[in-house]
Amino acid sequence: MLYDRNCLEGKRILITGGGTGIGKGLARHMAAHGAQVHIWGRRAQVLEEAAAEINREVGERVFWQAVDIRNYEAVDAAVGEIWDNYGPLTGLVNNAAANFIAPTKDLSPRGYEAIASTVMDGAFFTTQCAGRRWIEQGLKGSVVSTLVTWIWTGSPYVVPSAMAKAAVNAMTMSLAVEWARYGIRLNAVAPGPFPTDYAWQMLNPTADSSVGATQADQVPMGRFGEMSELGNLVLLLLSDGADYITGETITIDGGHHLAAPSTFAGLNSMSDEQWAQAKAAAKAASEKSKAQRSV
Ligand SMILES: CCCCC/C=C/C(=O)SCCNC(=O)CCNC(=O)[C@H](O)C(C)(C)COP(=O)(O)OP(=O)(O)OC[C@H]1O[C@@H](n2cnc3c(N)ncnc32)[C@H](O)[C@@H]1OP(=O)(O)O
Ligand SMILES: NC(=O)C1=CN([C@@H]2O[C@H](COP(=O)(O)OP(=O)(O)OC[C@H]3O[C@@H](n4cnc5c(N)ncnc54)[C@H](OP(=O)(O)O)[C@@H]3O)[C@@H](O)[C@H]2O)C=CC1
Repeated sequence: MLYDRNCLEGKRILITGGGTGIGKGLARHMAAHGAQVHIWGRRAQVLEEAAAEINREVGERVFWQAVDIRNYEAVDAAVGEIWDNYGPLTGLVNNAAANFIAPTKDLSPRGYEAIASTVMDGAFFTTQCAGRRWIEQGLKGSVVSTLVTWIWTGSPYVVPSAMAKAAVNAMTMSLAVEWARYGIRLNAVAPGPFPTDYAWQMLNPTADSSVGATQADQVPMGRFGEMSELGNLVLLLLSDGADYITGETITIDGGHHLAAPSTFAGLNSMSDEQWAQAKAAAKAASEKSKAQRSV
């Protein structure tokens, strides 16, 4: 362990999208360093199992709520429940996201909305609901958002995601200044590829759609990122050790975006038929996950 195992003792951290992938990895990392962790997602069973798995390792430190972050009233009520039943949050990780690859000319308004509202509205609603309480009660707080290197480069075929993540980057810089006087810090991380099941089903659904953005051999360091590496960065930003850092987005990608292959530009060669196959494969994965949703 790089950091002291109790360095987050006394911290209470909400991680949206904490039942799977990176969010679950972050929940495990923060709980293993002494924090109480609250995880959100739309599938009760997935959340319950993730919390139970981590709690078997660290003791009763992880709690869950089924919340759709696109629903402001649900977000406000769920943040209120944490405050009332456990105590004030000290940190928030805006990590939940939706995404899939698609030619932009073919995206339906609902497809655009599904991605943009989850990434942008969800992060704003959750940040505002925690931030308002911190300000009213004179408490410090730390917000860390999980962005992506497309905020620097853009990326074809994932345009709503690149746009919405850039908006959350703007929120990070803006509120860092507006809320600094309350002791509230906002920072973000911009990871390169850290393969997770759901993300790879959405971004890499067929062999034909496997391009630079999701390939380890395109990373100058020659490998994917490891969860503990991302965990250590997020831990630092959530901790009191980063008290003078605010408004920053830190890239963690082994040099990926500087070498250029971090986007989906390689999909320019996909035919209409290959796109239809990719869409069918991604939608089948979505439908399987949607059948498990509780909210
Ligand atoms: C350098 C490496 C970087 C990697 C960066 C990674 C970034 C990420 O963010 S990966 C995160 C991936 N994880 C997820 O997406 C998890 C959440 N996903 C979901 O909830 C679903 O998969 C969702 C994205 C499809 C959204 O679900 P929901 O809100 O329930 O939306 P609908 O199923 O009702 O669909 C809305 C709309 O979108 C159209 N659509 C869905 N999938 C596709 C697709 N693969 N291709 C084209 N269009 C799609 C769907 O047809 C609906 O539109 P209408 O048909 O017009 O109703
Ligand atoms: N994996 C990677 O290489 C990279 C990932 N990222 C970012 O990291 C974050 C995590 O991605 P990753 O772990 O890979 O992917 P996952 O799909 O595993 O994580 C997304 C999570 O968001 C939750 N979620 C989606 N929509 C909602 C909603 N409306 N309300 C509440 N929760 C929701 C999902 O749970 P449920 O479906 O149950 O609601 C899921 O747990 C994302 O922000 C992604 O953009 C950035 C760069 C690279």
